[in-house]
Amino acid sequence: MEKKTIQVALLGLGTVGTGVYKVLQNQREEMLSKLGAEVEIKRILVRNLEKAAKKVEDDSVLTNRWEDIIHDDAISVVIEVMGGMEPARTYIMEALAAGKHVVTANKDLIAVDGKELLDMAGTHHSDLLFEAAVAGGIPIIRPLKQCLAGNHITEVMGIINGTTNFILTKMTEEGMEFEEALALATELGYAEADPTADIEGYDAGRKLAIMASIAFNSRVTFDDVYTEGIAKITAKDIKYAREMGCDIKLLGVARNTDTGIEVRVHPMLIPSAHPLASVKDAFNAVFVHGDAVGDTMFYGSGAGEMPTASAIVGDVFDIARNIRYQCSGRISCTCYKELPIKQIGDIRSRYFLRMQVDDKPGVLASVASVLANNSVSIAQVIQKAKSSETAEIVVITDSVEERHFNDSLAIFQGMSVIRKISSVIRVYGE
Ligand SMILES: NC(=O)C1=CN([C@@H]2O[C@H](COP(=O)(O)OP(=O)(O)OC[C@H]3O[C@@H](n4cnc5c(N)ncnc54)[C@H](OP(=O)(O)O)[C@@H]3O)[C@@H](O)[C@H]2O)C=CC1
Ligand SMILES: N[C@@H](CC=O)C(=O)O
Ligand code: NA
Repeated sequence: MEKKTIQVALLGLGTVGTGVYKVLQNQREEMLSKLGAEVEIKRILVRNLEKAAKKVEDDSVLTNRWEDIIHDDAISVVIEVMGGMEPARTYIMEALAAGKHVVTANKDLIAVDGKELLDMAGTHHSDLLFEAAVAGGIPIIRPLKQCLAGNHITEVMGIINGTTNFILTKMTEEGMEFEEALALATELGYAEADPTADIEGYDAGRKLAIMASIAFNSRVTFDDVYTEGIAKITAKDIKYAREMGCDIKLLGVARNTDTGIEVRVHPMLIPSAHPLASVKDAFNAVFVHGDAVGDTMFYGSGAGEMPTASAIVGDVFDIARNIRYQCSGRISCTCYKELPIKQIGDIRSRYFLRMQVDDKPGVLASVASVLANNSVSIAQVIQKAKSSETAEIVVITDSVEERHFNDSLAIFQGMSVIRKISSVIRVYGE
């Protein structure tokens, strides 16, 4: 077989960059048979040459100058694993404009500027692939864009942040404190450079925006996604959820409805028997419902060095094949609709509401009356711990539009018999 070498540049040599370097090394022997070409890392862009030299066999590939990559015509693929908006955005735009192909794991960027980047790729017949940007090693972008293209997809839902799932698992199963579990997730390479993005649901929101855009063929950006993180979830909430046969998970939910697209990330009580409840640690799972295929579920490692590198190298190999068969740029932006996005207040949910109230006659009745006056129907009320003066009550509501539920909360906040609203968590199901 004629030997063709495809030279690539790696931008960043952190957790994912190091993984990509290792996976390409592990694949070295088989590449030619697999692809009809060999993929060779010609350059690696780093900030600190000395630190990076310890991670590579031959430090002559290292550079701290972008010019060494963008002006090198022999480099046909740029793999961006630095993260952040800039200079990643500029480098990707320049690489695409120069006719290079790009692979990125950068959900921050794709969730905001995906259209501009894909348009640039389209103009230059280049490939811009980002399988690693959503759910790490789990194949989900390619299935949505290609394998499921014969469907009208109505729902994409799942656990799409490894760090928060890891933290919730450790809190639930090992009684670990939030801070300790976060430190462990960071040490294992799951968390973002700034873990606020994980904890507050922004990382999952970015991934959901990317998936919804592809699934519903209509651009959804990060700003469109309602996000709520796990910082307020307490050990007590988890304990009560368990007593009710539920687990608490951070879920991303995207639905294409007759009245618009719903896109939201928030903690949710789900029955422990639900398949998503068995998704533990840094694993992710994504449900997709299409009119032809029905239900599908994608499960695997959503974060970490090697799983994420697996997705990136898959993209690089795809590009290598396209180069070899001269068919680059086949699949670019697939957003050909402009669907409206629903406001969170118009979305229906069930709720778990935990409050500290005065322990005296009539309080429960007044709580029930506020809810009823705001069209919130009660599914279950449980009186929990009781001290000399206060009682803790937990209310589970039926499904109601969020704005009606929020109207009730506003009234509760002004009622002297309600000492504190401790938790509000959405509950799975209609
Ligand atoms: N970790 C994971 O599990 C996953 C990460 N991702 C995404 O992959 C990307 C990389 O993440 P990760 O590897 O974890 O992050 P790291 O922080 O571990 O690595 C980023 C690397 O890029 C380098 N870098 C940053 N800016 C520049 C620059 N201007 N020039 C040269 N090098 C630069 C950093 O250098 P320095 O060491 O000097 O700071 C660091 O080595 C992010 O977009 C992230 O969201 C996606 C899926 C999973
Ligand atoms: N920080 C992310 C990493 C992958 O995207 C996560 O925890 O899932
Ligand atoms: Na993926």
